[in-house]
Amino acid sequence: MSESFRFSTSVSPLQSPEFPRMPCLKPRIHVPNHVPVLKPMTAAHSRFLLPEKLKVTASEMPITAAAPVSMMESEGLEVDRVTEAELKENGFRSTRRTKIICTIGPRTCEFEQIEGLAVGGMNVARVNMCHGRREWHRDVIRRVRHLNEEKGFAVAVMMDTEGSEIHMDDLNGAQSAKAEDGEIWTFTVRAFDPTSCPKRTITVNYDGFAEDVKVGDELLVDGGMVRFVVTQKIGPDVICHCTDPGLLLPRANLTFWRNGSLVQERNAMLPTISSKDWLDIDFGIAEGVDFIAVSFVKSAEVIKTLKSYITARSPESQIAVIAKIESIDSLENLEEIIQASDGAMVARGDLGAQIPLEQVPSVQQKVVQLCRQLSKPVIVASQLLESMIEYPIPTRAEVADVSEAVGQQADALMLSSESAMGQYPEKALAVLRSVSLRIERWRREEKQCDTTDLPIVSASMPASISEEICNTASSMANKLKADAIFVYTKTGQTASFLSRNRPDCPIFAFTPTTSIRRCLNLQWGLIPFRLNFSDDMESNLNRTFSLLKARGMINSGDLIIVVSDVLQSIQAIKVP
Ligand SMILES: Nc1ncnc2c1ncn2[C@@H]1O[C@H](COP(=O)(O)OP(=O)(O)OP(=O)(O)O)[C@@H](O)[C@H]1O
Ligand SMILES: CC(=O)C(=O)O
Ligand SMILES: [K+]
Ligand SMILES: [Mg+2]
Repeated sequence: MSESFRFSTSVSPLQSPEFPRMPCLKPRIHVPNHVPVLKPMTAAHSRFLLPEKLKVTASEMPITAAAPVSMMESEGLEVDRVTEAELKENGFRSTRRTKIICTIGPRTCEFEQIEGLAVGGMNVARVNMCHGRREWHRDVIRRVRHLNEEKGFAVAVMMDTEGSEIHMDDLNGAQSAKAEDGEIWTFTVRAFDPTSCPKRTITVNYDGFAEDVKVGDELLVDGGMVRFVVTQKIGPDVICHCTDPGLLLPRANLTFWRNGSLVQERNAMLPTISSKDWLDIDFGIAEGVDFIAVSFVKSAEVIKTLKSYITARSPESQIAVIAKIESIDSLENLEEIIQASDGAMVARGDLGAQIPLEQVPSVQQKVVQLCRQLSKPVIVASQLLESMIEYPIPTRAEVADVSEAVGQQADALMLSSESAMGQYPEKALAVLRSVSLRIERWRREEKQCDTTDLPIVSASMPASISEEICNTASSMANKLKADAIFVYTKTGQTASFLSRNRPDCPIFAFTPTTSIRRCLNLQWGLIPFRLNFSDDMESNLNRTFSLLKARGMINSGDLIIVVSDVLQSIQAIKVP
């Protein structure tokens, strides 16, 4: 591989780079589905009407489902139609950089519902193996694939493992059960058939439960939504007194605390990947998921084992492994875990049940920064818009939380219950979209310079050179106010290095492999295209320019910085 550094402005001279072409901004149009429905407000849930600044502009509008499929497959270039429409509407600079993951659940599992989310900007669909049957997940995954093929989307699929968390039973199919203050409940490892289950009795999935807990321990359901204190142990039964009443939900997570600390007895020895998880992983590999998110990761070993397993099972697959940071043990081995993974998720739901809540924001910030340093994509997950499970608009605090994650420049934000079982999945998605766009633009306008020092992370010299070329190309794009960076990448690595720099302009990533294209859809600022390209960069560029110009996605005079992992080079080119 050539290690020379090329710099070319040969295609056409730069025209006043300090005055770049202004993207054609369309007049603001308010999206009807953003008009808040007025409902009686409770003090705890006082909502606000989206102020002008939060309202969605034409550029942020969902693309209508009837738009034509934009697959230029015959010509060898594929881009999803939402991106295409966004580029045409907004010009380059206003495309959304923060990616969005939607958990698919009963509320969003039909084809039209998944399509609604894809049209609304979902980049990744997540299925959670904690819930539902494998056939249900298989149908969802196939619907996403079908949607991509039929309608020209590039939605990736993430499978999230159940892991060995301690949780309650499924309440025999009931939606919830109410625990009142002072009531006596029994948590047991005995199993009952639905007809013979005694009143106020919950089966716990972990056999060592009754041995691990002690009289006086606090038992927290879902990190404290309901709280009990252990008053007596009788064989397999743990008798508890309810101290914080509330709703028990099916398969709710259980943690127990002693003297203000999380109790980790035998349960600390539970495997991160259970035998059920291994079967789910086989299923995920067979169904060709793009990401496997591993719940309750404690050490880097499990990630390494899973990655070797995937390679052995399916040598051709590009499945990326995401470490979910949600266990107290993971915090001690954070750097090693992230290093071993292809990305990380700040899973704030369970994390907040394992560490004091007030520590969650600093862990989030630390994980986001560490991932950036180590050049791994990072997802911020859980409760971003929790109130939108029930209400059509978010709370101010939720908007501030989303803004914080966008401001931290996380790669992706994730919807959980909001999209899985909430009443307003598409509205929640629209809020993530509009807040991301607004905060990203605000950061650019305020010139919030990113002074993060990025150390070289590659092990080999050619990869280090490639990394440094990306750092230089990004800085050059910022200084020259380029309209976009184009990257031609076979493995996706060069595109990731560019994304890591969080440049001001979007990054068009051209890659010959459909699965890599989908994986790139998780990463900040990348607009992935599938394109068969050759080693002749001039011909690649000419072809790309004419294809994109013909579709109205770029214009003559646009300034493009071009990077490729074929030729280790940077070029600055005006679109002819
Ligand atoms: N496939 C499904 N079938 C039924 N309900 C689901 C499904 N997926 C999600 N849900 C519902 O949506 C809620 C939120 O889903 P999600 O997968 O984000 O759970 P979570 O508890 O945040 O994640 P995790 O279990 O990984 O910690 C679940 O508690 C469940 O009620
Ligand atoms: C997403 C997830 O697993 C959590 O927040 O716990
Ligand atoms: K899970
Ligand atoms: Mg979790």
